[in-house]
Amino acid sequence: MIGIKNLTGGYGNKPVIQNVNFSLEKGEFFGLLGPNGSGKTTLFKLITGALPAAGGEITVDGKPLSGFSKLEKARMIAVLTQEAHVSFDFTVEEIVSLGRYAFQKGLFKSLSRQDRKVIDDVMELTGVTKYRDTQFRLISGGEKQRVLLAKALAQEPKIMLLDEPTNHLDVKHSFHMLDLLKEWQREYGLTVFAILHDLNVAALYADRVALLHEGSFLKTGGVDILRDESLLRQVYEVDVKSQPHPYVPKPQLLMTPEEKADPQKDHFSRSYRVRQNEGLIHIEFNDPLRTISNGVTGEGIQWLNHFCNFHVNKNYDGGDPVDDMTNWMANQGIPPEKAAGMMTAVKLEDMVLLEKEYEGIRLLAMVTAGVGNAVDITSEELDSEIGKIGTINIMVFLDSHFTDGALVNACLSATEAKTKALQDLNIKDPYTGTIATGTSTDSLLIGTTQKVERTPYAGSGTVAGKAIGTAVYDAVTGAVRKYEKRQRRS
Ligand SMILES: Nc1ncnc2c1ncn2[C@@H]1O[C@H](COP(=O)(O)OP(=O)(O)OP(=O)(O)O)[C@@H](O)[C@H]1O
Repeated sequence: MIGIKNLTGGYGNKPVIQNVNFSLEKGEFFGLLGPNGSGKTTLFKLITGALPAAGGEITVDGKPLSGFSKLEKARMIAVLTQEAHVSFDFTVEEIVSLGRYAFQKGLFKSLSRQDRKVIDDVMELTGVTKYRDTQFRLISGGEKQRVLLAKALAQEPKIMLLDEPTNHLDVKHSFHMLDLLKEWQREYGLTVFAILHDLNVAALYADRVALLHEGSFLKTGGVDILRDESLLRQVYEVDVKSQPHPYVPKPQLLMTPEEKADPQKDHFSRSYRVRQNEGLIHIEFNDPLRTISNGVTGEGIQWLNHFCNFHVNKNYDGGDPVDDMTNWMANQGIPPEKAAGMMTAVKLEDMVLLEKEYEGIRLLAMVTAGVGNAVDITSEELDSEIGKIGTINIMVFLDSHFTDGALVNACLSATEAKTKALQDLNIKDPYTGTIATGTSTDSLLIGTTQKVERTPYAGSGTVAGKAIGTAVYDAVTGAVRKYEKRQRRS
């Protein structure tokens, strides 16, 4: 739709933008990214015509942009810039009405019924109707930005050029504006070209992005180019970590502050405290641990300090376990947002707590085990009658530094060790009569201090994996034996 060929230009003799080539396809959202001073605004001004180009060509649908009249351009392209100089005392409604200028007909141009409808609609969409009679100069920066968006939308443009559109806007209004642009993109095939400062916003909203570096495009492509951490480091000169968004298949970027060694690092065994009573095992670490878990609360990958294993009655109905557990934590003075929680009907005094060192890796393992719900996961038969006491809750804390992959590896290692323990103890699935691989409601948590050298592996071929495997095997074996002893007594 828009073709940019060898575009060159700047201020005075020195071209800031040099030989930029790209095309904007109809209906796409194109994000222009780059650090301060890379030339984004200059390129924007060359495209909008605010700055004359020293060389190159801009075409719309194959025709040179210079060949279109001012009115033709206004019916096609709307521009939202940073420099919103409004010198007169216009009201908000009058500003928005200016967007209809290109559509007004006749000698004495006046607003038609259709114009008025569009103006009302776009003011409603951008949430500025309540300021319609207020003077533009009297509203806030963010409100002005929304009014200018309304004016741009009132043009019913095919192409929207925006220079940092969410500048001045709070989180709600930023997302509202971007969602609105996305909706017009989908509904009316609007083509959007926007300078974006926030890489995460660009990753979520743009279809394609270009990274401008010293006046030239260093890379253009889908937002997946933002997964390239070394490229971003080269352009922005900061340490960036690319992470997947948890709900949208898009990358999100995290900035890492310069790391300083912690001179007062606790020895591992002095870095935690364990509190235990009939209702709760509470392990508290001085500093947050990187954790992976499937617990009732604190699930997924997190940074947490508090680790809880709550005792529940075997008839606990589990109506809203997350809510219940959050309340139990709060009642115990444990901040739920920093805590992971599991629950078990097993007597907590039968816990096995084991601190060990394996080949220089210090770890702490906590296991409570009941095997009344033992299940052989490899059998196709599914016993729906579950409800007896029987859960194996495992927590393993290590003085290690694991990547996310190593955390997954650690889960494998712990699970393999648990299953081997059940096999050696001859624990059977009562439904199938075969050796159980676990119980139906097992929980696992791995936590690492992340204060030593980073490792990407924690499987059975590694020291970390062996540390986890041997500790979990011993702790599960000990806990199941205590459980069986209690069962025999009762
Ligand atoms: N009016 C001007 N006259 C002369 N040089 C200018 C002018 N405006 C910008 N420049 C220079 O052009 C270069 C690119 O500036 P530009 O404003 O295009 O960068 P930008 O990528 O938009 O930066 P920012 O992220 O800070 O807005 C800079 O070196 C800047 O100093």
